[in-house]
Amino acid sequence: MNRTTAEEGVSGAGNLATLLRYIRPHRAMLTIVGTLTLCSSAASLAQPMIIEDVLLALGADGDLTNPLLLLAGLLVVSAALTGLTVWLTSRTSERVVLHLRRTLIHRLIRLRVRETDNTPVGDLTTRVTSDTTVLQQAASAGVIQLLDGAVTLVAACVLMGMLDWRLFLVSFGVLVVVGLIGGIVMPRIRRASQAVQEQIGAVGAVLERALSATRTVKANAAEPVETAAADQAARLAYRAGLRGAKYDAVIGVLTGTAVQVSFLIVLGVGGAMVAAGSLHVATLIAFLLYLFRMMGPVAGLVSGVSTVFQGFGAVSRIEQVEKMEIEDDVDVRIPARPRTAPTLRFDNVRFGYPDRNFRIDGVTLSARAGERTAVVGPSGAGKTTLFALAERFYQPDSGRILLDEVDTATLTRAELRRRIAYVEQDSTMLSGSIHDNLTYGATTASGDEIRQVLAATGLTGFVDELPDGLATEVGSRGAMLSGGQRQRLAIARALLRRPDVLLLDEITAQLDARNEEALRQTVESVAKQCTVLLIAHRLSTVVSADQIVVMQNGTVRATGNHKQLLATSDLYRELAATQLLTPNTPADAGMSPAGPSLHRTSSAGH
Ligand SMILES: Nc1ncnc2c1ncn2[C@@H]1O[C@H](COP(=O)(O)OP(=O)(O)OP(=O)(O)O)[C@@H](O)[C@H]1O
Repeated sequence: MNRTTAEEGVSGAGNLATLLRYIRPHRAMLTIVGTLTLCSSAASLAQPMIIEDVLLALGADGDLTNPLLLLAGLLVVSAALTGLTVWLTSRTSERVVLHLRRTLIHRLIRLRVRETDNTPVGDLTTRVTSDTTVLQQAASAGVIQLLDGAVTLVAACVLMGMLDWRLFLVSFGVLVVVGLIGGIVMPRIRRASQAVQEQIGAVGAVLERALSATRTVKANAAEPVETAAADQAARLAYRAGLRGAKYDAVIGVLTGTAVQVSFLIVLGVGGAMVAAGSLHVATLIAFLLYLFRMMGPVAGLVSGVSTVFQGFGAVSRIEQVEKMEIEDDVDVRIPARPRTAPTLRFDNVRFGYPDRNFRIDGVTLSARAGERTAVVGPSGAGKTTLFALAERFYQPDSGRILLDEVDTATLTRAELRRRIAYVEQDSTMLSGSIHDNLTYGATTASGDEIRQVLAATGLTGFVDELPDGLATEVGSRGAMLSGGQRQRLAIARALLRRPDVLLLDEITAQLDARNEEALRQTVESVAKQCTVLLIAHRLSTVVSADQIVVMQNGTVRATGNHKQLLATSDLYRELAATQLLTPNTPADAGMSPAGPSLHRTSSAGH
């Protein structure tokens, strides 16, 4: 189970404080709603008093016109005020949820990489969709019922006390019983609701996993496994939902019964008092009407509290997102500046992933200005981690990463990532057109610039042949492209941003010999304008690099050019030799452009 779902939800009081925090910006409107509710309740509660007048007037043969007109007026006013209150409360709750959704969206898109490493994306998504919907229920229906119920109840109590305090004391016992039951059941409703939301999150996580890897699922005939996992979560959500419904039903029945019992007791006690002459029958009828009228608000109050407690379950999950760390410096506007080719230097950098033994252990290396530096090493050596640190996806535990001797920790991420472009190992395309993908990070790129990068990455022919050219859709995650096309588009996208430093993680992995050679030449020419660091997979790329850094187990084992390393580094020699460099093949001349792979089958790995 992931960290956040495993966390025990915070207390109801904490949830209430959070809910109030969400609502606080709308307090002016809520005050208006509260006042209207008060007026509507007053208009409704005054009716039994008028009815008492009507009854007294009937008994005394008095004039009925005024009380009847007043009664009709109160009915109309109370109905109109109720309608207005419902509309205003719903509008306010929509606004609360809109604000909350926007805040969550803003945060989720800026979450730190290590947060998304740990939490299933599908689960995070449901916090914006499903959890906020539950919260909306709590902030609209729940709050209306709560407000309405509480105001009506208090007012009814006051009026009943004014009518006859003895009968009121009898009825008050009922409220105490209802309160006690509520105190026991409500936290259970909150826990059940949170469990429902967590399981819905789990369904989202399973579906996200399965749908983002449909081909893997199908190729491994894993449909039953994925279906079973989602089914299981759906069943658990169902069971938790039933648990919540059971508590809801229990409290509903008990509340209704308690009010009815008190009705009967008041009828009996009041009847005896009327018989004894200590109570007028009209007062008893008015009192019973209040009691009868109280049933609705009490039921509403209980159901409102229950809805709000269900909302607390969602509040807990939304709060978890609020506590996750985000990158808060990615929205800074970066002024345009001329492109430079800086030196990128790692100075004694140390870093470890949480709960992993692997460590980047004091890496010092310098990718010199305007040169191509290749990083090689066995699988798991830490090459990609080094790039992730340069992009500040993770923060080094110690040491510095410098751009022309400026510590990158002093730059905002916005500036850092504008200057350092990164092409991932498994280049991701986003659904949309080729043009959308190309201009993703460079929306102002001109047609000429686009044509240039397409030519540089050998994509001109491919794009020209497409019926819709640049407007062609690439499909979900670029599914309608080949692996090599995806990779070249990712490089073109990076080039369009005109970076100072270009990080390329195994970019030739999926290319054929001809395309690899073309791309190598492109990188060579790009390196004249910017500093290129590439994780190399093919020996042909490594051989021509200005500098080669050999990594193993999170440390730099050797640095030099191909010839130097062949002469000085056992590990490099081993890497090269195990990558099809036969003893008869000259190390620096015998590689085919499609060349051998430097690390995939290395025995030098862990
Ligand atoms: N996000 C992560 N969280 C925890 N551990 C990670 C994470 N990413 C990588 N690792 C671990 O860090 C180590 C180094 O991984 P890294 O991807 O940097 O190696 P690499 O040299 O690029 O390997 P390859 O050539 O196979 O891509 C590995 O043991 C890996 O399991």
